[in-house]
Amino acid sequence: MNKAFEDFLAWTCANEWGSEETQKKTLNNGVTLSIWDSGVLEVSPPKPGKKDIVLSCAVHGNETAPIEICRDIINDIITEKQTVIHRTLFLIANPASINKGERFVEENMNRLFSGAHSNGKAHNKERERAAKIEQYVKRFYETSPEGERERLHYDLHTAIRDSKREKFAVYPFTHGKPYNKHQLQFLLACGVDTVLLNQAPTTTFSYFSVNEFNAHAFTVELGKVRPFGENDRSKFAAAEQTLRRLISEDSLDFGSFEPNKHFIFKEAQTINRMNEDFELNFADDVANFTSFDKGDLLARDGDENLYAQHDGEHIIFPNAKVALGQRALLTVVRVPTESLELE
Ligand SMILES: O=C(O)CCC(=O)N[C@@H](CCC(=O)O)C(=O)O
Ligand SMILES: [Zn+2]
Repeated sequence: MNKAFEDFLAWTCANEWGSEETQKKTLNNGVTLSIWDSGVLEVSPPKPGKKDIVLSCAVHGNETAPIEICRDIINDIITEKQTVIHRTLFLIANPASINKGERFVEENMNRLFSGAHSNGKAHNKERERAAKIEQYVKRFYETSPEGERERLHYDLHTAIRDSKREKFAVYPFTHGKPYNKHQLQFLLACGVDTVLLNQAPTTTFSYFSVNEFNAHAFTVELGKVRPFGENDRSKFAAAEQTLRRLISEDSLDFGSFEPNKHFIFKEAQTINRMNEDFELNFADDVANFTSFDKGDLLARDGDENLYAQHDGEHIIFPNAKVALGQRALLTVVRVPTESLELE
């Protein structure tokens, strides 16, 4: 068997910044596999269902649980153990950062979408790769069969810190469009009962798919960063199983929507690091979703003190070492699920 189809992840990592060798193969079950680049695999069933699904991992190379999940699903597709009835695009976004075992090589790829890769004078391989990935997503969504389609994108990550809520998703800014009940139920079936609602555009991959392709797209955080082989896969079994069902079943029925099963948080503050002397006012081992009260000092940025603005303001993704101008801390407050406009 061809190397790329023998072990797609290994071949991808051996061609870490891309490969111009496009490859195609039709399996005995009629499913066609097309490799557009390293890490970019389109799976096309002979009579595709109505969903166009993007599953991405390794936007950050050290977030290995999602890479293991995608690797195993891809291998099972190639060996025909996993059926696929909807067009699916797998993206292993930043293989060079996997090889390095780090979040990124030169620049955080998840700040480079929606054209941010071309802002300013900087040039690097992550920028080039982000630009190519945008084009692959565009090509995938825009070459779908005629008729009403549902576009989906789950961008799988893990968090740097421990979290009081182990699995959670970021719902990118919808520009006022209602939130989707079925998507909240899908996330819940993945074991993700906690969802953070962004209140403004970002340059993340999931927002790109929401904003440019009207997809239901999410950043999904599946636990904590660990090296390959050290993930407790039983903790992500529901996510893996539900993703497998998504690509192989016509539609998923989760029964009636139960608001009390979903824990929804709304963005309160996004604190960007603007100065070299930036520090968080809590220890490195303080977990995501730790709650602060109004007036508590959260961070110092140069001469400015930044405080919690609400009681019950929870900290997410604290990272004092981000590049200047980037998000060093997100804070969120709980909102009742019933308060959301849902479709
Ligand atoms: O744990 C952390 O600090 C970061 C984990 C991670 O990579 N999260 C994503 C979230 C993207 C989003 O806000 O939709 C990121 O920071 O890129
Ligand atoms: Zn990540």
